[in-house]
Amino acid sequence: MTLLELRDLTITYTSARGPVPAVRGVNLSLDAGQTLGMAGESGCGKSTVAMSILRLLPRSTTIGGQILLDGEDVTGMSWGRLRAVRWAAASVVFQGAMHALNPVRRIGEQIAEPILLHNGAGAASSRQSDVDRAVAELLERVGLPARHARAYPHELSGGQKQRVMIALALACSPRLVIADEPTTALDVMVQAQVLDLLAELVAERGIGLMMISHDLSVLAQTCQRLAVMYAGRIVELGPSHQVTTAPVHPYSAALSAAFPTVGDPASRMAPRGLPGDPPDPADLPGGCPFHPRCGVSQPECATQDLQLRPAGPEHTAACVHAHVPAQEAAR
Ligand SMILES: Nc1ncnc2c1ncn2[C@@H]1O[C@H](COP(=O)(O)OP(=O)(O)OP(=O)(O)O)[C@@H](O)[C@H]1O
Repeated sequence: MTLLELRDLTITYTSARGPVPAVRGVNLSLDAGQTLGMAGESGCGKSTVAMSILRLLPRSTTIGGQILLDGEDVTGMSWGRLRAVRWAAASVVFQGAMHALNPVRRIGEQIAEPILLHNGAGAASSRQSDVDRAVAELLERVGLPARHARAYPHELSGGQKQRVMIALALACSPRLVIADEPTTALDVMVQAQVLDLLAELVAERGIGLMMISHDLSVLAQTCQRLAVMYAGRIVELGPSHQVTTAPVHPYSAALSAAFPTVGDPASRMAPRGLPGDPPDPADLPGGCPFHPRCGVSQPECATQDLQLRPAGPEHTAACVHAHVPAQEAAR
């Protein structure tokens, strides 16, 4: 069942230097129990897409297209309806958990807050003992002892705080969880534990998980499908394994080549960087926005900006070279 569908999503920020078209025609869908990764360099629009789903963008931002959450268009929702949808239908695990928790409130109070907000403070299920039990169960589910409910954020490690953020995101049993760089600040061992936990929760609760990361290896490990973004567009979308090991778009290939593969001594020794920087969304080059950095660009790439087109089973890419083998395109 389709949980989330983005239809021709465009997002334009208003800034002092003029409009910033950060997202330009994104189409995506995510089913219950599925995991979708969003990859791409800094500034390509990943967080903007994620924040738009719960309308967490500045009010001056213009959103075009549709964001269907369980069939209901978020872009037209009243603020009252949005408040009901946040936490209960969809929630976000933000990057940098250590900064997101309130330092002067106990962990348990912070997890209880959305539960009380959504049950209504007067409801029977909002009795203190029931809320305390719900908080304890959530903490235990994310691998923390229930006694941590009485702790303050500074008493926990980074990994423990990120588990608290996941407990918070699950507090109202949402069907969609958006995790924006959930493991960026963690060491690799803790990172693996947090990723395993997210995967378990998807399997156990049938949650739809959208995960955003710079790190392709993290996404490949956790997500069934992968969307690679460049300059506000999806340039490749397909099964994670294929997008990371046999990418079709030269940008995905370059991104993949930039990450050393654990267990492959050759790639570990020589990860390849991608020269140049992503373009300014307010000043995109004509044609395919990747063409100035692309090792296999053709004259027509300077004038044509292609839409996604089939590149294999359930696999699409926006490139004239959709047939070029990945390794060749990355050279
Ligand atoms: N409030 C804002 N006003 C104007 N421009 C913005 C605003 N927020 C983001 N942008 C611009 O929109 C573009 C997309 O930003 P976004 O944060 O979505 O990218 P990202 O891929 O998530 O990057 P990162 O991985 O660094 O978080 C960037 O060029 C950014 O500078």
